[in-house]
Amino acid sequence: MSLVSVQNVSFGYSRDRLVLDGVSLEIRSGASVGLVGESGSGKTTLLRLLLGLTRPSAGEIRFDGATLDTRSSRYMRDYRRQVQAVFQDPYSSLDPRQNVLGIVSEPLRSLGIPGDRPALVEAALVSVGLEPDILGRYPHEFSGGQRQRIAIARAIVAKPKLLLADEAVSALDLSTRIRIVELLKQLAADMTLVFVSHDLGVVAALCDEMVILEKGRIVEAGATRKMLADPQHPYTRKLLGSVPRMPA
Ligand SMILES: Nc1ncnc2c1ncn2[C@@H]1O[C@H](COP(=O)(O)OP(=O)(O)OP(=O)(O)O)[C@@H](O)[C@H]1O
Repeated sequence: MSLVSVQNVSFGYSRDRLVLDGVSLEIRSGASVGLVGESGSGKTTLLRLLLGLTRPSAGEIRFDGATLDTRSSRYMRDYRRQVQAVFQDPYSSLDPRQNVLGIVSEPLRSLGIPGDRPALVEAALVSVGLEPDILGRYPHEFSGGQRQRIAIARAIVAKPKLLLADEAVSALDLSTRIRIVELLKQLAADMTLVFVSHDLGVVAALCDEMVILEKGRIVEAGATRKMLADPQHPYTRKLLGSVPRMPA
């Protein structure tokens, strides 16, 4: 069954230009889906719609069988528990004035989730490969990769069903990028992942399915393996042609 159903969604920041044009997409529960396209193709905009930060100009997004109702604060509170995000820049995404406990427990506080917060935060830190004894430390004491792990811990602490990652490894150096991709792959075994990237190589390593966006339209979607072996659309072939050959 689909966890997310994007049905004929269009969106424009201004009236005269659509940034997303008739996008339809089904995301199965448990899938890891890579959303790929060149800069400006509308990937982040689609993610903002999936997060409920913006409303479609036309069409509908359904989550777990119900319409994503951004107008209802009660609905959105529950939605935020189920859908969390990780962004590109691990330096600007963490509040420098808060320690790790404050940062990672933020969703638990803002969503009013009961329980032993330090214990839940420690469990989240362990699941992203960090030591549980860093609760009192501050972001400036960590490397970029460690900060991204802290951001991922914050995203998973409330046990969401869907994790949205927007260029979440692009700002990291190569070896750190590989380790964070491995971590996301591990986490994707227990949740649904939508991973936005312009980097087909990373998407191929991480995602079983790919969706290719060109100028706000989906030009091709399907199993990663199949699309890498036999891309149907010229734009997919162009994107594939611009990355170094990947081992089979
Ligand atoms: N807040 C905004 N106001 C007006 N136009 C915007 C806004 N945000 C994005 N756009 C425009 O919408 C289009 C799609 O942008 P979007 O950020 O969704 O693309 P993207 O595929 O994520 O690109 P990138 O890989 O560079 O992040 C672009 O033409 C962009 O200039």
